[in-house]
Amino acid sequence: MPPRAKRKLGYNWRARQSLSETSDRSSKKEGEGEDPNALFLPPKPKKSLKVTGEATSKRKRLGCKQKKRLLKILEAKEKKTKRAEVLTELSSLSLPSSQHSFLLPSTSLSSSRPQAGPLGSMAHCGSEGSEVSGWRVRRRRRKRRQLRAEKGAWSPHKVTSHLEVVGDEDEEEEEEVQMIEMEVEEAEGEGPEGEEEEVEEEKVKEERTVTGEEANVAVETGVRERRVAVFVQLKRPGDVQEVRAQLPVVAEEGRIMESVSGSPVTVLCGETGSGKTTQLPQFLYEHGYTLPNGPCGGGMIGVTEPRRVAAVSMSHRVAYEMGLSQRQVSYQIRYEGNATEDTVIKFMTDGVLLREIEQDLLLQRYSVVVVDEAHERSVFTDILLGLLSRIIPLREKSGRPLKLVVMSATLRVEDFTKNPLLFPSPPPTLSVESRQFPVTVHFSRRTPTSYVREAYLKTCKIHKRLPPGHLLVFLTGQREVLRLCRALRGTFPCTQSTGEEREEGGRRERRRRKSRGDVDLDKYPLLPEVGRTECEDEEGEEEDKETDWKAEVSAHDRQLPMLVLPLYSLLPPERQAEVFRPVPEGVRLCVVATNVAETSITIPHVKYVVDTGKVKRRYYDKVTGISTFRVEWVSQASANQRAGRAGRTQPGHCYRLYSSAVFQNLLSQFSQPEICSRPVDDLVLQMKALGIERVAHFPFPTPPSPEALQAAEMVLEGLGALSSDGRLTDLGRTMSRFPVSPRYGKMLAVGHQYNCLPYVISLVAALSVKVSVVEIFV
Ligand SMILES: Nc1ncnc2c1ncn2[C@@H]1O[C@H](COP(=O)(O)OP(=O)(O)OP(=O)(O)O)[C@@H](O)[C@H]1O
Repeated sequence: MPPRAKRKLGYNWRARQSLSETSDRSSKKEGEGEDPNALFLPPKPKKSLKVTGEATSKRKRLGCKQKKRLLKILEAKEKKTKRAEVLTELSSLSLPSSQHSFLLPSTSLSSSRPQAGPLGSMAHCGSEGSEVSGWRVRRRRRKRRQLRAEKGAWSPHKVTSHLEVVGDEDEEEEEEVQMIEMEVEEAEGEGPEGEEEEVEEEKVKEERTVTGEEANVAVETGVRERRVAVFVQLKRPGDVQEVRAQLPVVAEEGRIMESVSGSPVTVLCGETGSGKTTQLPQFLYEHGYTLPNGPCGGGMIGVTEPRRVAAVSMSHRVAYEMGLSQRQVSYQIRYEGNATEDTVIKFMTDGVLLREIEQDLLLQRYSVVVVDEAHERSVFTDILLGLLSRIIPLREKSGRPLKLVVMSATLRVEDFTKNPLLFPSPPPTLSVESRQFPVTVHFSRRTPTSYVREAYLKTCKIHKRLPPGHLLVFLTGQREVLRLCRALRGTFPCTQSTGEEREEGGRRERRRRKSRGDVDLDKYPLLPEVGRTECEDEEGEEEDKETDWKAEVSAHDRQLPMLVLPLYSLLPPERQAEVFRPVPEGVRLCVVATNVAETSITIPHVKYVVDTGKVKRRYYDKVTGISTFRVEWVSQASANQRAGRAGRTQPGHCYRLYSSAVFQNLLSQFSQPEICSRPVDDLVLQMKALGIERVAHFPFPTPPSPEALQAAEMVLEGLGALSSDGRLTDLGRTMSRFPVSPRYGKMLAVGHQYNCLPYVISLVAALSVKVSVVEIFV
């Protein structure tokens, strides 16, 4: 064919030609003039498409659109009949009006009931832990998913567009009808026995999620097993219900518990007074974290506080709020505690938990550890967080996970959240911004040098002029506290009876004095009258005597009853507890405290706070190795914490005895972590005893300087606690068991060797406490 003619034949003429040839060949009978080199054999027609020649010629094929329309009509018809059937069935199953009261609006769920976590839906338990409801909701959701999965296998929507699936109302409707239909069928057939079966089935699934390898497989394949969340009912006192309902944290319960359930570590930031310390342990308890069939397989909820007074007072408050006994909500501080085998929530100081880690490395007795007031950055809190960051993955592997909640009153949590050494994947951070009651802050026009005197004058003024409400004054140390207490009592002698408790306290004290033996301590003044000013001069910031302080107080003012109580860390616990007891009607309570009252605690009815803005801090001289105490400005964060003590049970006022310029310019935003300003030899010894060989590699939230670590290792080597290659010696192990500094630890160990232990104990006791004589009768 000439090339021109070829072009005229049109596009792909060769292919079309061969097709016609092929069809010619196929029309020939078998064996009749077959081309042995046939390039193409027509495929055998599919079975499903095989139709008789007659039928094809008679039936008219439907178009695509017509088919669709026909299908729709059929579906609609089917739906209609189903709907009618279901409605009749449902009307026979409708809830009797007597049970309507059990229904709750969904809006009330966030505050009164826990919400479903991301890993599953919710079931409610009585206090015994038996599951009674929630099955219907779960079943319904599961069936919805089943239905979707089944449809997903064939649905053309799935291939074409996701939006189509989401937006198809008919589809949804149909699902709903089918679900209802299935439920009705099951309700007819199963009854309550069927419910139990469902719950059992889910329990098995729940167990499967936590068993080692399978859990890993589930994570790897992206399959998330469903868990039953458990809810334990509490009988709270009526007044507590009211207070709770107003706490900002309670409104966030669902969000907080979702995060705890979905992540091994959660950081919770909440303003002071938002309800973190009192409410979080309750949320965890209500969500079954202490139950063997709970999310972590049972165990205690441990809450650590940096201060003993906070641990004790919070355990009392939380027990009261939950309507449980002190056997169940207990505390443990150094040398003292009321924990029992029934304890489910334990408040303790962070040092106590560190000691427990020495005995039980994986903290098997706990299901959740809550580290409260992490912003204070006490050295024990930091070490604890470092250790917990290593314990959590080990517990995860063991099949009984441990949850950690880090609570902070400030938003400065980057040291925890953005520290890949500590937590390789950043933990979720939740913040509760609001507080319950407003606090008005008043700054002084000028900043006085004699802040104790100024605190005295301000307290007198408030007591004379301002409406009822208790007072809390912040000073730096025990001696200052006692001094101001004396001055205030001299000015406002509390003539009224201060309650049976105080009388009982006095009786107890007298009995105790009697039982001490023949020596009448009353004959010996506790502080020599002459030497008193000398002692006070040691504090370095006050030179005038309290008798020189002149407050303008009339004879009438002196009649105003005021009960003045001290609060500092060395005060015996029963004396500390006095500040939380109710005072008689018409008496104003004035608590003079050190910074132990700065965080966590709530002294009921405190309306006024007087803040001197000062704190006593320990300073460590890296060159000489000597620690000294200095009175300094607090940080802005601490000042805000102090102010927060006024707005706990009512709106309050905070009087700062310094100007706003001082606040802005001289106060640092946050306090320095304690680990950066103290010797770390005792810490290094404890860590070596825990088996941490390379302390420099430990995941500290803020690591101490390499020089401080080096100096500590040198001291320990010199004491014989470490060998030259940095390993713990037998002597070092013995020393680490004593809760005193390594030097005193060695004294005790050697004293035992040389048979003079009783003398050495007296010496160490006298050297290791800051104040060896406690002034009781203030
Ligand atoms: N002993 C108590 N008596 C009366 N009310 C209390 C007591 N303890 C706590 N509350 C109430 O519970 C509220 C929340 O206290 P909680 O200690 O849980 O707050 P928080 O957020 O932990 O504050 P902070 O960061 O200061 O510790 C208080 O504001 C107060 O209304």
